[in-house]
Amino acid sequence: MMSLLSNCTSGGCGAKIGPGELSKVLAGMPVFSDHNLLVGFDASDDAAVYQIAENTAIVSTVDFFSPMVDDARSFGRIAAANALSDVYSMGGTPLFALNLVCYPERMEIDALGEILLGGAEKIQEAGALLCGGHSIYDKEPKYGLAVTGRLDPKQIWRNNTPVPGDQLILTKPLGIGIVMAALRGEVADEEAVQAAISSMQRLNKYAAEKMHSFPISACTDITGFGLLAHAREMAGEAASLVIYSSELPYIPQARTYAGDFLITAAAQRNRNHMGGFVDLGETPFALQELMFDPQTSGGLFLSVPKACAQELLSAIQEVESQAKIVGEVLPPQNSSILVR
Ligand SMILES: Nc1ncnc2c1ncn2[C@@H]1O[C@H](COP(=O)(O)OP(=O)(O)OP(=O)(O)O)[C@@H](O)[C@H]1O
Ligand SMILES: [Mg+2]
Repeated sequence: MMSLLSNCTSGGCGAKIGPGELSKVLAGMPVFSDHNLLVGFDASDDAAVYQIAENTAIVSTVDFFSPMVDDARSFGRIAAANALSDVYSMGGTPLFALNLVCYPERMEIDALGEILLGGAEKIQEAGALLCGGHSIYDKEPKYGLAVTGRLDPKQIWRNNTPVPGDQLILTKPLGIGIVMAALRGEVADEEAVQAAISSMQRLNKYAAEKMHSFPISACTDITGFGLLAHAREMAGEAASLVIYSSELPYIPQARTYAGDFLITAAAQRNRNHMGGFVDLGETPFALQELMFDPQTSGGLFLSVPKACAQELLSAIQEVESQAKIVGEVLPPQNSSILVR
């Protein structure tokens, strides 16, 4: 199989335009408002939500990126799991998806078939339908989905409504970006690469299904901006979040690689963006890097009342064994995020 990685310069969610730059551009956009548009891009949430009937809203999202692994089938699965994730993180159920394909004319067309089969597997696993797409030639391969789902408008899991007193749960291990950087540098341990690939391919569906019987205050998925920037978005103006650095789940080798400065430009962009908002305390450097590390198809990060946090964690751990309670919500403090 021809190398996907040698045909692209940056892959996965680490290639996202930085949060600072994105919000500058979006601030110049006209405001689109309508009483049926329950969540638009002004909220910087995971997906748009539009109400179409008293008890029904549609949730809509799009995501695509370049390969971060060489195996075409795996890349397809990862890109689709990542795109579907934003529907789960809003509390929705995926209904149907469209393929977005950019592919170099010089590359074998069979590899594209493999990418699309990987994506189709995940769409089937999600219980959704593939119903079309769009495909163009481009210098580098890119793949993703536009996904439409449904949800109950009274049960939207917004990303910025945590309640002081809540606890915070993270459902997948951190360190994906660091392990992928080590893979590109050809120094990654095979076990770490397999852990990263299976985590990226894993649908957030299973954790989300466990969450539906609990009063979730806020939820997002951890992607290119890293845990701390997503936490900052969640904190908003009405809360501060405490992150327990010693409780974070991560791929063990990723901490070693970070200690060896195998870090990414995207993580440094995330660190610079967070400068004034986070109090890192005495947190060791490698753990800091794990919290700034861009995740591709990362886990759900959610805020839930303390009274049911342990019960929800146990339920999620039945399907995501590495899920942990990683912090708590406080009323606003000097810093938006306090790492302890
Ligand atoms: N070019 C764009 N035009 C309009 N809105 C945009 C554009 N790019 C991003 N957004 C919006 O900015 C917000 C943040 O985008 P971002 O892609 O980080 O969210 P996300 O979809 O949750 O990320 P991820 O897919 O990595 O989980 C979202 O509301 C998104 O719709
Ligand atoms: Mg998201």
